[in-house]
Amino acid sequence: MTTIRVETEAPYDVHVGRGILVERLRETLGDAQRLLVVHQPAMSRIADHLKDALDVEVFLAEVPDAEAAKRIEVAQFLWQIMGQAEFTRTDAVLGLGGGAVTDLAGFAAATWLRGIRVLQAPTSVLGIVDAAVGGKTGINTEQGKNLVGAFHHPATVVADLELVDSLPRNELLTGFAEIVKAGFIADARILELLEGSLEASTDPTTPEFAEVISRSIEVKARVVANDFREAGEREFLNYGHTLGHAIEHNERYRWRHGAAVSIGMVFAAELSRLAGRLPERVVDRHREILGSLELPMTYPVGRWQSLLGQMRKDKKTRGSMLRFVVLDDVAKPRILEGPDEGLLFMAYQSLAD
Ligand SMILES: NC(=O)c1ccc[n+]([C@@H]2O[C@H](COP(=O)([O-])OP(=O)(O)OC[C@H]3O[C@@H](n4cnc5c(N)ncnc54)[C@H](O)[C@@H]3O)[C@@H](O)[C@H]2O)c1
Ligand SMILES: O=C(O)C(=O)C[C@@H](O)[C@H](O)[C@H](O)COP(=O)(O)O
Ligand SMILES: [Zn+2]
Repeated sequence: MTTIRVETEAPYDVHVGRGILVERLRETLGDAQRLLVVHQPAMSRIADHLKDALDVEVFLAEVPDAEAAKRIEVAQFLWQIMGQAEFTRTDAVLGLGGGAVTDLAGFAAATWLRGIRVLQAPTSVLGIVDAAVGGKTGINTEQGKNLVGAFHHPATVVADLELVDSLPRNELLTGFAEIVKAGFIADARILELLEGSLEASTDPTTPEFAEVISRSIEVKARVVANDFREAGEREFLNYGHTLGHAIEHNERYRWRHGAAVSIGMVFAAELSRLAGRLPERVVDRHREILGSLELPMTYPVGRWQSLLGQMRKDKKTRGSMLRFVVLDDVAKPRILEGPDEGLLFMAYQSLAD
C-alpha cells in the first residue's frame, strides 16, 4: 500500500492499495454511529458488503450513474435520508464510485448540518488521481458545470485497486486525461512514463501504473496543501478545463469529463503557442500523448459562439475578463488574462476535424 499525506490545515491520507477498503474505513470512522454510503449502480455489491463489514449503521444511497448524479434533486435525496436517519455531526458520508459520486457525496457532507465528515473511496482512475483528493465538492446546474459547491476536506481517501478491476478500458483511459494534465502542469516524469511505456503505464497490474497514479496524486496533494481555496496556484489544476467544462455543458453532460478536458488541453496548448509562450513541439507533444490514449482532440468549428458564452461562466473569470491556464513550458503553468477574442478563435480553429 502507498500512502500520500495531504498537508492541509486538516491533514489526511490518500491510501492506494489492494483489498484495503474495509480496514481503512474502520480506522477513520472512529466514533461515528451512522454512515451514508453514496454509490453508483456499478458499486452496489461492494456497498452491500460494507453493510455487514463495518461496525456502524450503514445507509445505502444508490444514485444515478455519472453526471446525472450531480444534480440538486439527488443532493436533496441524500439530505432526506440523513434527515430521516437523524444523522448528527459525529456521523459520516462515504463516496463510493467515480468522480461524479465523490463530488456529490462531498457536497452532501459539506452541507449537512453545515459540514460532517466525508470519506472518499474512488473507484475510477480519474477519481483516484484527482476528484476524491483536494476537497472540491459540487453539483452542476442548468447554467453550467460545478456551479454550486463547497470546499470540504475529506477525512480520508481510500483507493482500493481491487475495485478498479471492473473499470472498463475506455473509462480508465478518459481518467488519464487528468494524469496528462498533472504531467504538463507539474511533473515531466509522468509524460516520459506515458511516452516510454504506454501499455504498462495504463495496465493497473504494473509498477509503471502505480508510479503514474502516485505521482499524479502527489501533484494534486502538493497544490491543494498550498492553496486549498484556490486563491492562486490551485487554478493551475484547471488546465484544459475552461473549454473542457463548456464542451461538457454543450454535450448536455453526456461526455466524460476526461474526454472534454483532453480537447480543452489541446486548446490551451494552442492558445499558449499563439500567445508566444509555448514552443510548437510541446503542443505536438500534447497531441501525441493524448492521441496515444485514444482521447479526443477535435471539436466542430460551428460551436464556437456558444462555447465562448459558456466559458464566461468559468470560475476563473473576473467580471468580464476571461482567464486561462496556459503553459510557458512543461511544468511552467501561468494565467493568461483577457486574451483577445481573435486569438481565442484562432486557437479554437486548430481543433477543427
Ligand atoms: N472535485 C474535483 O477536484 C474533481 C476533479 C476532477 C474531476 N471531477 C469530477 O469527476 C467527474 C468525473 O469522474 P469520472 O470520470 O470518474 O466519472 P464518473 O464518476 O461518471 O464515472 C465514469 C463511469 O465509470 C463507472 N465506474 C466508476 N468506477 C467503476 C468501477 N470500478 N467499475 C465499473 N464501472 C465504474 C461509473 O459508473 C461511470 O459510468 C466529473 O463530474 C468531474 O467534474 C472532480
Ligand atoms: O482540484 C481542482 O482545483 C481542479 O480544478 C481539478 C479539476 O480536475 C476538477 O475537474 C475540478 O472539479 C474543476 O473545478 P472547477 O472549480 O473548475 O469547477
Ligand atoms: Zn478535472
